[in-house]
Amino acid sequence: MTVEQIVAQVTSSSSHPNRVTFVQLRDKRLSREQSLHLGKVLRHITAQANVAFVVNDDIQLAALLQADGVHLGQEDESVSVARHVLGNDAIVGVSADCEQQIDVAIAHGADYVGVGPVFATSSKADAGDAIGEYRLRQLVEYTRSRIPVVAIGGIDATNASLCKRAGADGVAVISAIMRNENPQHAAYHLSSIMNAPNVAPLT
Ligand SMILES: Cc1ncc(COP(=O)(O)OP(=O)(O)O)c(N)n1
Ligand SMILES: Cc1nc(C(=O)O)sc1CCOP(=O)(O)O
Ligand SMILES: [Mg+2]
Repeated sequence: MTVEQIVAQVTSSSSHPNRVTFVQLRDKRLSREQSLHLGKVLRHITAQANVAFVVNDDIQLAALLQADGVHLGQEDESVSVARHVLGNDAIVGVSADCEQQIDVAIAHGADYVGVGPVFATSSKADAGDAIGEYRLRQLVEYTRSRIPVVAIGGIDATNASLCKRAGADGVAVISAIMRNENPQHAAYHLSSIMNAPNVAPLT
């Protein structure tokens, strides 16, 4: 299955309570031309499905694609540049792996923080050591609902509930969906775990 087919599947059926709510374009192997081509297709699919579409790292590409926003790491451009280029309504996410980075992201007007890697991942070589669900819980508690916390890194159907119990507002996944033989089922399963009511908090 192609990336385009997977994204079409996991965003389809607007009435489904457990479809994905966010798609991020992130493929560091692609040339700019390839990213632009894929991005145009994903922008079209997500717009039809009314699902948020953000671009990783590249603010100019996000602008070109009329994406809903951009995700910025600590080594990427700043939130203020993103706001300048994309406007105040754009979704701007920032990676943060400690309290200070969370405070800075909030002070600079980030819309959410991506926190990880929660578990070991093979999708990002420079992700660093897994922080685990208890450190995730600490960072969620530190954030105190000022902005949503999205957990990332090594998350799949076997451990997503730990992220939910740690208080994460959402999970971002690559391999659990993109490498699953049934991506739509994988996405629905993960979403159903995150949408489950009354889950006991981690103690
Ligand atoms: C939701 C989300 N959280 C974190 C990241 C990682 O961003 P970054 O630290 O810039 O690393 P790269 O993805 O650029 O390798 C993310 N992309 N999305
Ligand atoms: C893109 C990314 N960022 C991370 C971080 O910790 O900031 S971990 C990661 C890779 C997530 O892929 P998978 O779901 O396959 O583990
Ligand atoms: Mg980045």
